Amino acid sequence: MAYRYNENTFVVAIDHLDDRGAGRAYVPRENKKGKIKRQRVTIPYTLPGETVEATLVPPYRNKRARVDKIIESHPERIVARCPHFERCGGCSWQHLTYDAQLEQKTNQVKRFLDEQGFNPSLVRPTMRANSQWHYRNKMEFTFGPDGSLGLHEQGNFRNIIPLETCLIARKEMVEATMEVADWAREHQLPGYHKETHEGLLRHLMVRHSEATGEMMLALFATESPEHIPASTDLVRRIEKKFPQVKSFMWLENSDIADRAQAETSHILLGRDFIFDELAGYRYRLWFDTFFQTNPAQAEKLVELAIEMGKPEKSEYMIDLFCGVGTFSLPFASRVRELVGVEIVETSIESAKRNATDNKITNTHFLAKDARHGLTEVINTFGSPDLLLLDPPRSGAGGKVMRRIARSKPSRIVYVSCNPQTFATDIKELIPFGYKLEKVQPVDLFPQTYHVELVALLSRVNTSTL
Ligand SMILES: C[S@@+](CC[C@H](N)C(=O)[O-])C[C@H]1O[C@@H](n2cnc3c(N)ncnc32)[C@H](O)[C@@H]1O
Repeated sequence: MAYRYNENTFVVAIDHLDDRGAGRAYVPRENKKGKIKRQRVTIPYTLPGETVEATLVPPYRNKRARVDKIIESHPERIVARCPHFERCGGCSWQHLTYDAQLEQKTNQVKRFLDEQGFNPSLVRPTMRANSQWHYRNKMEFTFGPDGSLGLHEQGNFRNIIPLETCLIARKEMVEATMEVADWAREHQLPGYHKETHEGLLRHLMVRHSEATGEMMLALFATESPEHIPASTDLVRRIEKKFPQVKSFMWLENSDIADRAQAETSHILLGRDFIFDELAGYRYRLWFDTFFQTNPAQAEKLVELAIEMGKPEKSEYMIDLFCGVGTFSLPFASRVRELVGVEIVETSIESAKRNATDNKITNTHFLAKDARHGLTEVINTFGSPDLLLLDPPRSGAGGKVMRRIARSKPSRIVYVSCNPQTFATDIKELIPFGYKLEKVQPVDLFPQTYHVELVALLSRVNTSTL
């Protein structure tokens, strides 16, 4: 039963979770003509079936509310572990048991497929992660104008919450971050101010390899370390306390855009990359290289993709959106020839080097956007027997999907980190005679609403187009 105390405060039952894992409710509201309408309101950190008292927060046009009181709670609600919960916004499902998180993720994938006319019963239960905490191998933290180092505040992005802990990052990454934070505080170094564009320290990226134990630190600052005498103390501290740091970079960035990018790079310690391994293959990772952030679960993704795609030694395949070759290398060992396409040139350089390092000689890599790259590859190498794609969250888009379909691979393996764009993308394949065979969600991001999946589509109607 939903009712309003006044214009902004109401009691309401949560209907479902929205695309970002927040509670959605419908609150009655009288319009100017005196008619009662249902107003859709987002109430973060609530769960379906709960009854809550909530108050709308400004700006009111966003129709977002905060919970004042939980009147009836979800049976799977638990107390969140992290002191930053609700402020940092990173792990917005910590208040839900792990089993219930998995169930919600499976339902999310089913819902998006159902909306596009696919049979939701094709979706298998989400594969659980053995490590539900401290699984992330890469984190990026930001300096506030006062020099404190931490996380952006949810809903107030300019505010930085000084880091006390992070329960999804590897512990040694948090310890190294705290060391950098202590150094900045002790030397009273100013953080970058986004409005005045003054200050020195901007971001800290920390990366860790579970397989090799190597760590990378990348500090983004507006000036060269040569102008900052305190930088020698930082190097000394990191060298002494974190011998596993095999790459410590100081990256100059004076651009007003708030991105972790570099104009000039300086190696403070070691080399400019670290080694990592996944599914038995070795990779070099630079500070800007995309690499799977949950290595244990990413191995499952690779295994699943191979199991579904069933690559054969006689076949030629395309890996679209190939990155540094996470799927390319294991697949290349199982096919005659593989071509990878990826828009970021440094990732393609890295993919080539990774293939060489792993003694793989049947790959070609092309630095091009997926649409044009695919045409070029098909013109050069012909139509593939098998195609794998792993696009960013925005999906591949209709043009790329239709181009894939016209190249007529007998199987398409789609790896997705966004079930919504996945469902709209694969719909494009249906008129070309493809059938959705299997969908396996995998939990790469425990404590968050994000879900990854691997799916198989087969060309069953060869008479079409
Ligand atoms: C989800 S990542 C997957 C990378 C790789 N498969 C892996 O697992 O490491 C998506 C990749 O698509 C690339 N990308 C983004 N937009 C692209 C485009 N329009 N054309 C080609 N590649 C693109 C990104 O640089 C990124 O490497």
